[in-house]
Amino acid sequence: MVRSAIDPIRPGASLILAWQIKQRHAIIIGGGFVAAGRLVNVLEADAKVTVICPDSEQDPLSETVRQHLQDHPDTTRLVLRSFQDSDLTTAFGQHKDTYSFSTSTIAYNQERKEQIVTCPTITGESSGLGSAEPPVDMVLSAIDDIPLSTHIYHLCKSLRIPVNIADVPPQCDFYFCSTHRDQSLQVAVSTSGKGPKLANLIRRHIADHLPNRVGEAIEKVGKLRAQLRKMAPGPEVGPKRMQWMSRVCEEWKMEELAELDDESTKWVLQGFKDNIVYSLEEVRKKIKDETYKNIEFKRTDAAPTDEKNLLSIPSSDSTVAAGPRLILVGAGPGDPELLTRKAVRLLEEADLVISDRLIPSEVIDLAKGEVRIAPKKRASLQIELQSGTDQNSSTSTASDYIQDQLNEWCLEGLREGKTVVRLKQGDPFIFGRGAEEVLFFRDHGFEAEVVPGISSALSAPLAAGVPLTHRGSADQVIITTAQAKGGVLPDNFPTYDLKKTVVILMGVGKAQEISELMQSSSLGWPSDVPVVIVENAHCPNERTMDATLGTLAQVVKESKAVPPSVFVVGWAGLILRS
Ligand SMILES: C[C@@]1(CC(=O)O)C2=NC(=C\c3[nH]c(c(CCC(=O)O)c3CC(=O)O)Cc3[nH]c(c(CC(=O)O)c3CCC(=O)O)/C=C3\N/C(=C\2)[C@@H](CCC(=O)O)[C@]3(C)CC(=O)O)/[C@H]1CCC(=O)O
Ligand SMILES: NC(=O)c1ccc[n+]([C@@H]2O[C@H](COP(=O)([O-])OP(=O)(O)OC[C@H]3O[C@@H](n4cnc5c(N)ncnc54)[C@H](O)[C@@H]3O)[C@@H](O)[C@H]2O)c1
Repeated sequence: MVRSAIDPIRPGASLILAWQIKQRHAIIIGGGFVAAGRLVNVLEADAKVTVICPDSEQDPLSETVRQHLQDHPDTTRLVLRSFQDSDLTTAFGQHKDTYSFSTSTIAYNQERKEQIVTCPTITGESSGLGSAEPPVDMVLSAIDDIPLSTHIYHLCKSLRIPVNIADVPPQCDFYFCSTHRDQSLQVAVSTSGKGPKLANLIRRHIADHLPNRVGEAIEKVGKLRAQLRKMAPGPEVGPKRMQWMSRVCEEWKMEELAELDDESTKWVLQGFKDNIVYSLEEVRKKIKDETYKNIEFKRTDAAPTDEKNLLSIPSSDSTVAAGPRLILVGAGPGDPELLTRKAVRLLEEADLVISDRLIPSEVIDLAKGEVRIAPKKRASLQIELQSGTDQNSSTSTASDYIQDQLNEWCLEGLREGKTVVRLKQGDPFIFGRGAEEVLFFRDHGFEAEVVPGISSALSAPLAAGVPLTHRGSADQVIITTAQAKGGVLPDNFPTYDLKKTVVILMGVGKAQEISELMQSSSLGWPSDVPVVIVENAHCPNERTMDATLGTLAQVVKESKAVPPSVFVVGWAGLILRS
């Protein structure tokens, strides 16, 4: 007979398995150093545990064992006496109050009196071997008494309970491995008893060479697999499911898998439906496309998107090219001297300047061509104004209407071949809806250029003498709007940190809400943290008011603060102003 080439059997190994001892009962005999290690092992595997060991002056119960038991009163119990044979035929957890690690036991123990927590002996059908649910699933002996260890070993053999007698390999049904753990990942190293210390060193070596974030990657893959099984549960798709899952694991890097969140998982799973494994890059693109698909652009008429309207203008301009050309220009906080030189030049050279309403005339006056200024919010639109005229609020139908009008004007100019400057307060890309505009015009065949401006988020605090950062006492700045999509406070408002400075834009109408939210237990800001209110920063009518988180709403009310105002929250407010 012709034998095919198969791998030869190499005897002499241990059978390494991952024992599912969750909710099952392990008995640990002994309460010393080794017992403490065993206890950690079985508790991490979610077992129920009984520790049996006396506690005496000469031989006290290990403090580590005591603490672990105390921390797990529902899954552990302590029997404070020497081992008895009947301990291997007793039930666990049926009368939780009696057997859990109770305070009275500890009190007794502290007086060094022998306390026996009695256990009911299971008799008849349910005792030991032969019962439907054996009361003891594993015995770990960690005592310094060799004859007793041997006795325990034989007892376990007769009851067919798997047993490990520490230090006596011939009396072990299983050995412990040296293990590395990272969430659900466990790496077990065995030398089959030949060199425990070497097992330890090898395990460390392996742990040091594992890919980054491997534990997280495994958690994410676990979730992905569960969702996949839900999506395609049938056994008939089993092979396709497994093949696809294997490919995902092979094609995605460990760090990429670790990055998976609900949104990207959704798109990875879409790959299963499409019979493909999308890369992380493809998934990101799909998320992006989906996000921008949902941004509504109201077109007032059919926009020409034919070839001749598609521009290819270098983004860094040394000379103004002939139009059509659209430049989003940041106008800074309002002071004409805080404009960039590029902004000034573009204002002078543009055929058409389209400006936000709040930009002061000193800036707009620099324009030499035609100027159109955003229309006022009209009462006839039945606009629900939030709190004055905060710019860029995403809720009000008014700002959408104005935005549409401004966009339409830009398109008009572009179609006439003009160089159009769209002048925006502050910086176009910091709460300026600049990216939305770039996408809008891209959709209409025009690629906008963008020129930065000084955002009031950065300049208003400076105007009020608040350094946003200061070595040693302010090392982080968070800029947030108070008007997230839907006109509400963002759901990720910053948590308290002594060295964090928070700049809040568009907050005037929400002073009370901001103050309450920041002081709530989930964010944890103390009520006496300084808040500096800067109104019309860098404009002739600039005003600065001092408050604390506790008094913010009151100060805003009493000083009749109006938009545009910036709140600067944090201890940095005290550095130069006190
Ligand atoms: C993995 C680990 C798990 C754990 O016990 O928690 C474990 N021993 C560890 C450490 C360790 N143990 C010892 C030393 C001193 C240095 C040395 O001897 O090397 C060190 C090193 C240290 O402490 O750093 C002494 C020792 N161990 C055994 C004997 C008896 C004998 O060999 O006859 C003697 C006395 C020898 C003597 O008297 O000379 C026997 C066993 N020890 C085992 C496991 C099983 C085989 C595992 C395997 O080889 O794969 C086995 C057979 C039974 C069992 O216990 O399950 C743990 C690593 C934890 C970690 O990774 O941090
Ligand atoms: N496998 C290993 O890696 C390894 C490493 C070190 C030690 N050991 C061996 O493991 C055993 C325990 O080591 P240790 O350092 O924990 O010792 P230890 O002296 O700290 O602990 C022994 C514990 O056993 C308890 N005990 C003694 N007689 C008992 C009885 N009749 N019933 C219940 N409990 C009893 C004692 O109260 C004590 O809590 C020793 O035999 C030691 O040589 C094994």
